[in-house]
Amino acid sequence: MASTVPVARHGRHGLAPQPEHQPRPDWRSRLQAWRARLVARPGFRRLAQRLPLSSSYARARENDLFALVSGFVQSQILFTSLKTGLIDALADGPVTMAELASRTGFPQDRLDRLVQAAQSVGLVATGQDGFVTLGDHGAIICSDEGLRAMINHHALLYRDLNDPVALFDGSYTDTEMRRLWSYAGSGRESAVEPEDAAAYSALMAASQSMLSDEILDAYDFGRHTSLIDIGGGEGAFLTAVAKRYSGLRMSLFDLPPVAKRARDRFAAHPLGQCPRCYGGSFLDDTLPRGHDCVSLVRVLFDHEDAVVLRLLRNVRAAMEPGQTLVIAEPMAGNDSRGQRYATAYFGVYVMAMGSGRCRTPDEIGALAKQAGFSRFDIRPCRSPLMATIVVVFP
Ligand SMILES: C[S@@+](CC[C@H](N)C(=O)[O-])C[C@H]1O[C@@H](n2cnc3c(N)ncnc32)[C@H](O)[C@@H]1O
Repeated sequence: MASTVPVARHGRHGLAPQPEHQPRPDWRSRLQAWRARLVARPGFRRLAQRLPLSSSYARARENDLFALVSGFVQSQILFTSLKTGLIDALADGPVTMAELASRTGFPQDRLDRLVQAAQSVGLVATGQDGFVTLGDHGAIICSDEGLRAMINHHALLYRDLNDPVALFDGSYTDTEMRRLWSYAGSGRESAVEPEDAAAYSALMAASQSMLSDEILDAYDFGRHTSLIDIGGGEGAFLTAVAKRYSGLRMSLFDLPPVAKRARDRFAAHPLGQCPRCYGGSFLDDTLPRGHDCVSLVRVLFDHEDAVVLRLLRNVRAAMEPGQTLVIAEPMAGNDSRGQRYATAYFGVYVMAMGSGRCRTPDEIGALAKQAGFSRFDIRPCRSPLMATIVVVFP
């Protein structure tokens, strides 16, 4: 029988099939559409800006919108302030503009512009005395190695976002992020060479400084006797765990070149008990058994659902009832500003890697149940931007 499915033009992507029976929006969507029509009216916005009860809310939304429109400029001010050494030059206290000019190599008039821009986003502050100091944002960036490493490596992501539509519609796939994350994408993990592992593992280890406290404050690993960190990188998370729980026996599993880096790290900086480091693929190899806690930190979001299911089934096969799997990574959601930032940033980040998805805690729990686990709990961290925890039980 010939199809009578109606078709509609879909932007630059041409014709797209429409469902035979058009679904109807529910009352929430209709209410949101009504709100959108109201907000779109300049007269309504003017009124909201003038009424005492709504004026501060209206102003905040206006600023939010401008931050969205101009966010890319702010990020580039940040990048330049770090790259040129402006932030580092202020690490030890107030500095004159003349000294900054000699430290950054910028001519005075261009330095004036950079300092003005950096001040506008809270990186630096200029005093009445003409000295420049770190602002609050600048002070945090100056002292946090992980944050600095992340900002510096954004140069790759900026280039991948040069044609954002091509990145979103999937026509641009040969990305710089895909080259950095050499295991990302089905079946590429066996091709990871030591130099590839070094590039991404160093970044991961540096950025643990932002994450491990969040996880350790939200989940008590002290209730366990032994922990294996699967996809544990070069061991930065286990190092943080060992500082809090010196009696916990620990092991790490990662691709062979990464496990070797972990072994070298633990040899150079010994912990109370030296973790055992296993090299292999968490998809294909049998995972070590006998740990009452297994962790997956920033691992699942790198992979498509089918790969995550394979991994979780493999983890489940190595676990017994009574043991616990702790999954921690930035997760998607709409409940807080932090969750929304995490959704946008990590969603686009893994898209540029060419593999993975930023999932909600419930999506992760559902995948775990599909992989044979019996139930899961969600434990929020202080900053959802860094991580949310899903605790899973066999
Ligand atoms: C995003 S990094 C996270 C590292 C660490 N958990 C952290 O949070 O710093 C993902 C890790 O998974 C590892 N990995 C990826 N595919 C793997 C595989 N098939 N088998 C074992 N490890 C793998 C990578 O080598 C990498 O160390």
